Amino acid sequence: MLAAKAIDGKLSRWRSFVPIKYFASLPAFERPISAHEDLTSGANALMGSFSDTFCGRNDAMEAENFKNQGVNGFNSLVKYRNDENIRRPSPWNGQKAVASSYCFPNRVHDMLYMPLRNFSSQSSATSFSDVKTKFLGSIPKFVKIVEVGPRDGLQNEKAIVPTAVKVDLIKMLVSSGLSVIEATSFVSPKWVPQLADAKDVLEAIQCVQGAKFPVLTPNLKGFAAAVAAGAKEVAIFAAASESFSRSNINCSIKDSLYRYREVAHAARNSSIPVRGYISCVVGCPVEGAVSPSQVVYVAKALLDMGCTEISLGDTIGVGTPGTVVPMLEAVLEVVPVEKLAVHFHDTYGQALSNILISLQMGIRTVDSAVSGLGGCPYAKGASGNVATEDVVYMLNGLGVKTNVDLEKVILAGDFICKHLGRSPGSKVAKALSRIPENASKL
Ligand SMILES: CC(C)(COP(=O)([O-])OP(=O)([O-])OC[C@H]1O[C@@H](n2cnc3c(N)ncnc32)[C@H](O)[C@@H]1OP(=O)([O-])[O-])[C@@H](O)C(=O)NCCC(=O)NCCSC(=O)C[C@@](C)(O)CC(=O)[O-]
Repeated sequence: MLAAKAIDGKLSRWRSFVPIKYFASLPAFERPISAHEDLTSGANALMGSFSDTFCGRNDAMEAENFKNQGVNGFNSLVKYRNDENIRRPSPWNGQKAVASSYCFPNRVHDMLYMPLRNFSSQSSATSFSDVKTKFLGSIPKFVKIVEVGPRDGLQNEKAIVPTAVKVDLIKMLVSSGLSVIEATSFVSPKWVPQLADAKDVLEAIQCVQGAKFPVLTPNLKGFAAAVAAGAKEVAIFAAASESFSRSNINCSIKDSLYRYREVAHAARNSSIPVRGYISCVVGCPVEGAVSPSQVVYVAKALLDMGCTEISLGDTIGVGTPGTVVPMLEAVLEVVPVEKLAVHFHDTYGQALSNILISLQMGIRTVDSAVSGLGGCPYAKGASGNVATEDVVYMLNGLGVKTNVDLEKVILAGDFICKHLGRSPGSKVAKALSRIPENASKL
């Protein structure tokens, strides 16, 4: 809690250099909102909320009627909208709509004075596609999801998950179409006893086709053990924060980079690709805010030692687009976008917005963990990773291809959560479990 407060305090100074390019359309931070702007934002919010349900001349007339009835009319308007939502099939996936709580502007009277066109179908296909291009045009058509559940997800569990369960989980994740699944870590079993069976897990999945199974290797000892067990890809993990480096891998950033250079060199000699992680890219549980220049320093070092991909980790999940964008802008100066991945934990519920803005900046690889499992044993207060189900759901909604079958990931999440004795950590899995089977057209 203390750490979070400190971070929040320090982050405010970054706002001044948050690039306007990505935030120009947001309301100003402290400027008072004028009556006109308030009205306009009310109109836009309502237009967004109603555009899929209020379409056609009759709707426009209904809206006009409600508008003329004053404040009571507003309540009737909302009721009408909800009734219509229930009565009419939703355009979304052909699934029957349920009455949902749309987000209305705070000052409800504003809606009664909105131009009538906001209730009609005048937002034609062409204008929609303009809007889509403006806000979503830079999003890639395909996103690679790196599933980190079996490693990042299980490394922090109190109970040690049996090897057979880990192997079954990995197999279920492969069958969902996930093409990269981080299987385990060849770290010290004294430090991370949850993954002490790394050798057995990796050996058990050698015959599984259809996915790559990178593993974490903190030093040459781990690298040698991983290769002996059949690893064909490895990952090294540095930190942008000095304190976190010491608590996570028991050495300074400088020493860790020295160790990782050895691992990268050995990997190159065996033609094994190396992914490089950077932890604490926006905030550290000990030091608070982490500056983009610290991340750039480590990113450049990892790139220079030959990492084929660099994953930027918000280890304790404190980032918002306000801090993620300047960090990414700085890293993009030294690392080509196609080599970058983002790795968000969802402690403050910011992961999906951080992923969205990262995609808008051209990132094409996203890490996530089935059912939102995870956390780092050496990052106090860190909660789970963003849930793979939630990421896939958002990407499906954006029309971005992932080749991942959402239903199958949900089944995998269900499987591991049952084993851990808890309910699914994915919002999508929770929501869909409440919808009767025959109503879901997943
Ligand atoms: C790095 C070390 C090994 C240094 O650990 P150390 O204690 O400083 O190392 P050491 O060289 O002094 O060795 C101590 C003992 O560990 C053994 N040892 C040494 N290396 C290995 C190895 N590879 N495999 C197995 N055993 C090993 C070594 O042989 C020796 O055994 P002893 O002689 O006492 O019996 C230790 O600190 C460690 O294992 N740390 C791992 C911590 C970890 O896994 N953290 C979580 C992953 S990072 C993360 O979650 C962040 C990320 C990537 O997800 C991104 C994000 O979320 O943002």
